[in-house]
Amino acid sequence: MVAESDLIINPDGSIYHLNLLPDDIAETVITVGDPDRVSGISKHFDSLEFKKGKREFITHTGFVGKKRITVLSTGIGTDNIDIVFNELDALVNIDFKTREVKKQLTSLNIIRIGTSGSVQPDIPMGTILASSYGLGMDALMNYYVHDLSSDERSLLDDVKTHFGHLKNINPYLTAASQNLLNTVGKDMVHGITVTAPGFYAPQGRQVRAKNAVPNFIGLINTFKSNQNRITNLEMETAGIYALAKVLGHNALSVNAILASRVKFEFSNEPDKIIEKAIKLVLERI
Ligand SMILES: O=P(O)(O)O[C@H]1O[C@H](CO)[C@@H](O)[C@H]1O
Ligand SMILES: O=c1cc[nH]c(=O)[nH]1
Repeated sequence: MVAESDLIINPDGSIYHLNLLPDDIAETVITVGDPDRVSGISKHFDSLEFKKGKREFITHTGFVGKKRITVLSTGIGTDNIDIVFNELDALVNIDFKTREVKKQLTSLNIIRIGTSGSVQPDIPMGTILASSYGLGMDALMNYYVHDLSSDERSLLDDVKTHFGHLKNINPYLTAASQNLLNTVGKDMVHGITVTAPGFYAPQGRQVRAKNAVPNFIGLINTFKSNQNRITNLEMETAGIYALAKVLGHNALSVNAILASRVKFEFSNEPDKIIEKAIKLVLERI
């Protein structure tokens, strides 16, 4: 039985932060960082069942044709992914009356539609990129037991060699759901997405505060392991892939590339690029 202090259920039967009831969640879930992007996706639904929200966690559930879909904002960062993924999983896999794990577990299909910056000169702004792996530079997975496949292990060994001089970072790496990568991510550019614990120095940006890691973009875009290279930077994918795997869900991250970090450019039409990613995902799920 999960303790009342560990799984917090609100007086109305909803889960603590997301404010959702078990029946509110579809088996296909789209996550976005920006709460305003939720309505940018649900406006394409054929019908909307409900809207709920608390803090940065806004949820719309509805239908595209006969397919029930939930869209949910996570806010920024893997600390929020910790909350969203544990609560999404509890909604489908814990019996809220008995507080016991259900005998029959549900695997959700979870697709992130996020924004991101490219670190490769041949991946321009406007690209829609599916993350083949999430490589976390944040600390989230230091707190969870997680296993690696032999592919993930050998790629992570190469990562640790390349980034070994960064003594305070313990990177973690998880593959996308191969099924979602080959369907929703079909024909998109694929690559390793680095998830950073910040937007500025943790992604190699410098405004006034000085960076402790010199030439961070050059360091990450020169990583190579067989056919794999690092393509882009954002702030949630690695946590999503790792916790989805730990909890038995399928995850894919689709990135609207708004910035070219090697050309020092940021898009002046971000909404157009995000809309392209949304339409592609909705056509394919
Ligand atoms: O557009 P979203 O989904 O929020 O994603 C990206 O944008 C935010 C930073 O501006 C971070 O959350 C990053 O991952
Ligand atoms: O460069 C970028 C663009 C969007 N989101 C990020 O986290 N980084």
